[in-house]
Amino acid sequence: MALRKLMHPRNKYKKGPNFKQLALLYPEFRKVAVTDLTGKVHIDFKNEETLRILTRVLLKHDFDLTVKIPPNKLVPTLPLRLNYVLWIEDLMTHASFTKMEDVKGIDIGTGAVCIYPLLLAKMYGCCMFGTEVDDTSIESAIENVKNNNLGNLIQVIKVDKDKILKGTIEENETFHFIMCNPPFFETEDTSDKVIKQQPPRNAPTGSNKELSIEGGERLFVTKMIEESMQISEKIKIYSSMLGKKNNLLYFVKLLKKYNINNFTWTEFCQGHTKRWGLAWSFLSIDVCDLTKAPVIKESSIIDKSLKDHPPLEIIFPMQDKYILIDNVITELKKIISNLQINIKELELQKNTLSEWGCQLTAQNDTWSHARRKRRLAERQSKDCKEENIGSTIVTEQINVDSEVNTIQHLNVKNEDTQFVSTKDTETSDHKDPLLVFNLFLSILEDEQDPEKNHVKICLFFESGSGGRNVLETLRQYLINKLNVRIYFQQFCSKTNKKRRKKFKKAKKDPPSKLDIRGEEKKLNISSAEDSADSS
Ligand SMILES: C[S@@+](CC[C@H](N)C(=O)[O-])C[C@H]1O[C@@H](n2cnc3c(N)ncnc32)[C@H](O)[C@@H]1O
Repeated sequence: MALRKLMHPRNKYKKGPNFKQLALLYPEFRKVAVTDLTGKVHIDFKNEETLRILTRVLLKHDFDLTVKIPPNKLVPTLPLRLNYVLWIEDLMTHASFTKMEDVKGIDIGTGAVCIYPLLLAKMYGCCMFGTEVDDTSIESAIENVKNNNLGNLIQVIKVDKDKILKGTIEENETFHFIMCNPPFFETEDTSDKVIKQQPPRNAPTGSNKELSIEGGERLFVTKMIEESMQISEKIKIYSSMLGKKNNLLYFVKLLKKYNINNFTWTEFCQGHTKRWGLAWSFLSIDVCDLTKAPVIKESSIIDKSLKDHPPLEIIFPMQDKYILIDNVITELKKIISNLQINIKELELQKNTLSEWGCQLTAQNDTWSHARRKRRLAERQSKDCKEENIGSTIVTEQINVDSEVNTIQHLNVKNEDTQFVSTKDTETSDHKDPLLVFNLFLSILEDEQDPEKNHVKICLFFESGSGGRNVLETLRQYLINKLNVRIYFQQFCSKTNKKRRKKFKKAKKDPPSKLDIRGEEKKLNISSAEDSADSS
């Protein structure tokens, strides 16, 4: 799922770079850009050299920074780096220690590009220290600082690999913040993991040495927290990026265990990847209350519903009559109003993925057995008409289009109105409505090919006497009315095929007890990391 919309509001890559413009302006980018028949410019994200050129060109174009990214070194993806930098700016503004140009910060593990110090110095004029353990990275980082004439603002320091903060800060020095993109992976299983955990659409970049460390990010950040307790207020705000959601939960617990309660966290969303940012402080909350600091992505109504119960989904391609999202909204509104379901449009927060959302309240089940009800009503209507020719005329007004069994018997001759109670209509005797649910509409973007974009409708059960099953029947009805059953069936057969394959395999090689425990563990981890990207 494209997470671009959830990027920091000031992130200039929220809209995506203009490849056409870059190809026109930069010959080195032109070499790796491909123009398709429609004139659209694409690049191959799976090619490491292309990613290197893209980052270099964007740094030049958008920040006037000239950098060298040595081969085999991590190519920093700018949308993510910018999300973190903008969050640091938010924290600094929230704490209002001083103006941004007077802010002093440290970047732990600055890497060969020295990306964070370069951005912070260039964008705000911050004074930055970048620490690093790897000699070749230090050499390259120093060169990048020099080539951009930022030596007056940035210092690259070699540190001991066993220490993170200790020894970095002089006795009488203080800093406003610390940031860090720690090595994520454990040393033993890097080769495999580094490859597997890269974003599936992007080429893997960076060496094992840069990306892995004994104990992985969990041990690295634990050390950072423990060392921070020793120097406490010398640094006003400590922060680190995290690559796994379950590590975020782990560190929140650890901070609480150490009685560090002044902390905050955010999500960094970009492209197809998610990361997390954690910040903590030893300052009293009167001086700086991080718990009230701005975050890029707040827990929205969707998050809450997702946590409570997974939604029921309808997914179909954005094509033909659904090529525009507005057409989907119009069609949905038409169906809903014909079902006599009360609709209240929701004002969505800016940082949600949804294009449109509404809360719906159904008093009665007006959709089940709709065809049967319509035929019955038609038959009744015909019979009545035949029986009543020349005498009392009973007309049945049938809302055929809506397939709603609302039969109003109007006695035209007599003033007496006959109401025929319709057996099939489940008129609710309850005070409570039958069903209250939220509907959210979003686009699943295909970054490479917009023609492969899909519409996703999520239905979240809220309340109602009919329970969750009634929402499932309504979903089926919507699938039929939207005429997208074919995609739904395709989707189901794919998942069933996978399930059957898994089942066959399980039957063939029954797992040992050990395997089962391993699988359980794996499942727990993946559910905790549910939205963690695989990179
Ligand atoms: C994931 S890379 C991040 C590089 C860069 N900051 C970025 O975001 O692109 C982690 C870096 O931390 C460095 N590193 C590992 N242990 C360190 C330590 N104890 N102190 C400082 N840097 C360390 C590695 O050499 C590597 O360059």
